[in-house]
Amino acid sequence: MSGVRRVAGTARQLLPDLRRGAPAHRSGLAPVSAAQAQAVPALAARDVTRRFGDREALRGITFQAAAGETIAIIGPNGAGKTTLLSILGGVLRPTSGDVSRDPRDVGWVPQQPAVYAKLSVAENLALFARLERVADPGAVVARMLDQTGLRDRAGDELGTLSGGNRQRVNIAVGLLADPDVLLLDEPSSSLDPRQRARLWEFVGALARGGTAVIFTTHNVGEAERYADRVLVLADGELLFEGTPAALHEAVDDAEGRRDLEAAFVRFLHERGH
Ligand SMILES: Nc1ncnc2c1ncn2[C@@H]1O[C@H](COP(=O)(O)OP(=O)(O)OP(=O)(O)O)[C@@H](O)[C@H]1O
Repeated sequence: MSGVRRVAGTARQLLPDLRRGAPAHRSGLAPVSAAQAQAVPALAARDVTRRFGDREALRGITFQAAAGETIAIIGPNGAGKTTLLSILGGVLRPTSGDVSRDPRDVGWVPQQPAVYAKLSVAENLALFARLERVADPGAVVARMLDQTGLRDRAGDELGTLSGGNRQRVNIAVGLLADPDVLLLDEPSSSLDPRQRARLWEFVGALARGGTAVIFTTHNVGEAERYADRVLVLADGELLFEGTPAALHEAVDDAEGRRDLEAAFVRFLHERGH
């Protein structure tokens, strides 16, 4: 699904029409009480479908993410994971259904981001801060360098950084507008185990700070370790939503109860995938 991925890094800036729309939960309603605010999800997808010609890439996807929650979307190749993330991030329009958040409140870290290898870390952040039209780009870049631990690499060309540090810059770009929700498309796929551990440490700290994090992965073990809940997508359908422990329980198989990858494969097999 490289088409979406290729444009994804810049598409949030190129789709002002999508970004102007008022989020559903803010549209002219009276202010909510503290108790009601607790109940308002950080993001809700309602009956989202997406067609590409005759192909139904997503069928009636409904789920919610709470503030501070980490959700992993897992599923076979072509299941619709990137399509769903692109819709949540406002990069792609759904054919029907809706997403509760304005894309301006949602940070998007595509698998192939549009950062520039020949620019320095700080120059990349400053460029995207201006594209995001943040109020004080200089202050935001300084905050992101501190938050990502990249201050001492600020002047280095991006192309000279390790994969792990490049991924930090990608995430920093997604966080420039201080979003309540962060979307990460296969964030660890090109990282070695040590860099993966650092990435998840960083993401964990964001979630503890209240950011809702939704990521896709083919690494089921990672979903088990780092996600509060997993969504299993296959052929555009949401087949399962629950904790990793509940996915173990969902299969009637001893190996599946020990190993989440085995449970996942068994689960898909039992449902004809
Ligand atoms: N721009 C497009 N035009 C036509 N078909 C598309 C387009 N984007 C996605 N699709 C199709 O939609 C379906 C879902 O694709 P998507 O990339 O979202 O799956 P995925 O779960 O992210 O896959 P992978 O794990 O391989 O990255 C696939 O059948 C794909 O071929």
